[in-house]
Amino acid sequence: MKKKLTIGTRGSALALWQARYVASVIEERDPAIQVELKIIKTRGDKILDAPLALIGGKGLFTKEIEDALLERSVDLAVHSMKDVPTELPDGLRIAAVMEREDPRDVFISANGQDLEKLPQGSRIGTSSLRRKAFLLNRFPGLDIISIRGNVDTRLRKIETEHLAGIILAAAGVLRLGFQQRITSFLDTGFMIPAIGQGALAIETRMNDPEVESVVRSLNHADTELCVRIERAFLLRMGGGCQVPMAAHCTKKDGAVHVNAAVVHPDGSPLLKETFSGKVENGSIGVELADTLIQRGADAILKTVLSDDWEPGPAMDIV
Ligand SMILES: NCc1[nH]cc(CCC(=O)O)c1CC(=O)O
Repeated sequence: MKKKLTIGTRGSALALWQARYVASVIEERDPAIQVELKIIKTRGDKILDAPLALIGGKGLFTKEIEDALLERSVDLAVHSMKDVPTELPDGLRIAAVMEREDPRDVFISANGQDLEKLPQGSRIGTSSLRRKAFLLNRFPGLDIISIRGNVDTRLRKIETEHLAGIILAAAGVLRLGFQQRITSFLDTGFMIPAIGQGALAIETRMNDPEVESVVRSLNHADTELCVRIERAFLLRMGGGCQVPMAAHCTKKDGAVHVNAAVVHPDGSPLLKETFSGKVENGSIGVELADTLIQRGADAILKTVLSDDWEPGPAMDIV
């Protein structure tokens, strides 16, 4: 009899790809283990059309799967790290972070036009406040349209919503095999990726040594450190607020390089900090957040939260 492990996952094409990938790596490393998937609907899956800001709440794509972990109906959960709140329920932990896929965002154009050459007023679809703010900072004339849905739904919306193009995470597009649709990869100095973008989180119960020993071998140390720095930044900035922010870390030759920014949702002002050096924990993320707050990030936050500012269609922050 093989030992059985059950992965809890959402049912979207991307979530299933990610869960099957983790299952295959586990089974490949230990043929005595058989991995099954259990599909769990989250609140984020049930309300696919409403703006996320109206649905609200932390753990929109993770809560029900975490409940299943705590009830022991699954042994591990696979999430897009980007969707995992900074604070986890008691009794659960991120046991492993897998090697990051390309963390960049991509532009997918309706007819192959360059993002740089789009006429004023061109309609670009994204439901991410971060993508909207960085786009408007560089291309103030664009008309940003809020679109939601899974990757394939959003690709379809280019035609149905008469868009000049959309912005998506490269990771989702590449994993689902849509690379031929990509017009360009956006430079991470201009479009700083979302915290955790492209990385997979494997969540387990605390004090579950059997599962932990299997899962821990999937951890990628450099990605884990980078994600720790990015999430320390997010936590310090106040994770759930409706202010576009971004942090992206890379590690090379023993040193990390971090880009972090807070942007007004209308594109300006944009406050950015960078760091390069050797670090062993996430505290540089906290320091970058503190520097941005000192430089006025909290003023951006206040404008956005004041009654005078009209947010327009509600957006996701990621
Ligand atoms: N919020 C949805 C979501 N969560 C993770 C990804 C992409 C994969 C990843 O970043 O790991 C996406 C789609 C997107 O932003 O285009």
